[in-house]
Amino acid sequence: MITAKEASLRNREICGLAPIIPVLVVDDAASARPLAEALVAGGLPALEVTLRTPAALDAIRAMADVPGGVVGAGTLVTPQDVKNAVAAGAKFGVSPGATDALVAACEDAGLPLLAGAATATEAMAMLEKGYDVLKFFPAEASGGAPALKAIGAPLPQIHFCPTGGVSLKNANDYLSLPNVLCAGGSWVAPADLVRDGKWDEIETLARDASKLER
Ligand SMILES: O=C(O)C(=O)C[C@H](O)[C@H](O)COP(=O)(O)O
Repeated sequence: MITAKEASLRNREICGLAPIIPVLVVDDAASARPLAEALVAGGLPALEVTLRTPAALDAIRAMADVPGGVVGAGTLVTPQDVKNAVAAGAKFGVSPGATDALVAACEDAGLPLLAGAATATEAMAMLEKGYDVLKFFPAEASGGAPALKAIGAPLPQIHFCPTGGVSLKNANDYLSLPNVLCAGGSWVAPADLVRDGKWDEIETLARDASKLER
């Protein structure tokens, strides 16, 4: 079990680890460990493995004991996803949205949930449940940093990890907002570099991202 309050505190800690949480789509579980090692070495310890590929759960298993890393599962949609993620060793969960069933499943399983919200009403619904750290998704398509800034005016008590269309170019627009703790993005682990095992290049991308100010 984990309460909403405990989950929010844990999310705050995870979002505090680095300015960027890499959002990872892993096609081959064999690449998971060196990928995680490169990102952690580059200064990005919190990693989100999306449950969008058949290899995702094995990837989480392979990453779970990388020293210094904190591995979570993304794209949580169903209670079964939550069970699978916890069994694989995920330490936090991320979802594009939030449903009552998903929130309850994460609380029952003791998994801190970084739930997605794109509107004031969605954010307020999660706040009513006790969650004051949320993912802003899809960030760019939902109006980007200006939209998140506008949501923060009446709801400054809710903090966000914007994800979806965030890049090295626009990350600062988000990270400079008072209601942003960190951002999520896939650009630090491009599919071609992962496929070709270019771990040094991924470490460099991670290091650049880790130096973003917030
Ligand atoms: O499936 C999830 O749970 C997600 O977290 C979705 C991701 O946030 C975005 O797909 C990342 O977007 P890009 O950085 O623009 O590639």
